[in-house]
Formats: sequence, C-alpha cells, structure tokens
Amino acid sequence: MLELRDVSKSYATPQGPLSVLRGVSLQLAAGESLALMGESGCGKSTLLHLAAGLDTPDSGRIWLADRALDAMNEAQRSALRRHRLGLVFQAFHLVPTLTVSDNLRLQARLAKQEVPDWSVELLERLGLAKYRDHYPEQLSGGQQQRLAIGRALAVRPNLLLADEPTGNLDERNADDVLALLMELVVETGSALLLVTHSPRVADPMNRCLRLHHGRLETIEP
Ligand SMILES: Nc1ncnc2c1ncn2[C@@H]1O[C@H](COP(=O)(O)OP(=O)(O)OP(=O)(O)O)[C@@H](O)[C@H]1O
Repeated sequence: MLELRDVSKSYATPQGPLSVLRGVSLQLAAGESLALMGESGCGKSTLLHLAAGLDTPDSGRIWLADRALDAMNEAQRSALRRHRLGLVFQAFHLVPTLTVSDNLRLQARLAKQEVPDWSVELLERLGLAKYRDHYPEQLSGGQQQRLAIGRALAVRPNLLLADEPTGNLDERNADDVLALLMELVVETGSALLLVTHSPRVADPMNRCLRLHHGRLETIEP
C-alpha cells in the first residue's frame, strides 16, 4: 500500500542543510497498522508529508497504492490523495462555514466517492449524529477530532495517515477516539500510519518503528 525506498530529505536552513531523513525504507501492507515514534523534531511529520506526496524527497522513491509518486504530476498526486488517502493532522482543518455533516462528507464529495449510508453511519458511530447541523466551533476538541477522523474515513481510504490524532485530547477522550479509529480502520480495511509520542497509543498497532538520527529502527513490543 505504501513503500518508501531509500528516501532522504534535508531542509535548507540559515545554518546550512539540515539532514532529516537518511535513506529511510519502509513497507506498509494493505490493512496493516504502524506506529511511527521518535523524539520531537526527528522528522516524523516530514516522513508523513512525503508519504502523502505533499513534499518530495531529495532522493529515493515512494509508491502509494502501487503508483510511484515521482512519476506523477501535481494534479495526479492530488487526485490520488483525494481518492485513496485519508489525512488526519493535529490541527483539524475543519471548514468553519460548513456543518458537521457537510464537513464529514467534504472529501468524499470532492472525490465523487460518497456513500450516503456510510456517512450517516459514521456520524452515529462518532457520536456526532445529534450535532450534524452544528458548526465546528460549537464542538468540543474531542468532537472536532472525531469529525476530522470521520472526514478522512468517509472516502474509505486505502491508507490513513495520522499525525498525533489524539494529541490534543485528555487520556479518556484519547482512548475513546483511538479505539474508534482502530475499529473503523479495521472495518474499512485501510492501512494506517500513525505518528505518536505515546506508547499507549502505539500499543494496539501491528508494528512500531522509531525514527532516530534520520533512520528507522524497529521497536519490539
Ligand atoms: N520547511 C522546513 N524548513 C526547515 N526546517 C524544517 C522544515 N520543516 C521541518 N523542519 C525541521 O526538520 C526537523 C524535523 O521536523 P518534523 O516536523 O518532521 O519533526 P517531528 O518529528 O514531526 O517533530 P514533532 O514530534 O515535534 O512534531 C525539525 O528540526 C524541523 O525544525
């Protein structure tokens, strides 16, 4: 579903190039879940952005749903993201002028992949059915996070990329949201690459990797 082969990435900084990823290789199969850990600033978000085709590596190649990202133009990458990918970032990126229900359906509508029954079921499962006509600012942080997850899963993506999806929530809410996320990921058959600092969040994943000095290390359970 996702493959990174010998991927390197550095950023230009006033102090000179900052090497963040140094020959990273990674394979994620359909339906597999993977936690990506590592200390702050080690390059986890960089890896996620590269995997989504939102940024390009300096060297190495990336395949998403069997398509080489470097062989596509920006419009093709964007279409691939819309149809195949669910993205959940720390900032929820909800559209303030759309209702809960319309936010949830947004990506699916753009991708012309809307399954109305699934959208309704998702709203129920996320505990947001009674807020369907509310606006994001009327929701709590936990509810907004659920909505962001729902929007990403409404297209039934092949791959869900999640950057600290429970980072803004208290422990109880985080546990609830994570349990729901795992349940929905298993149900939709989506692969999951999840960035987290929390061993508790990483625990239910199939595999766990740590990014350290630009390279990936396996963390044994
Ligand atoms: N556009 C950029 N230009 C220059 N440096 C950058 C850029 N984006 C990220 N960096 C630097 O690259 C390194 C990796 O950043 P990244 O956001 O990938 O880390 P992270 O592991 O996700 O961190 P955190 O856990 O704190 O979110 C950091 O030192 C950061 O300052």
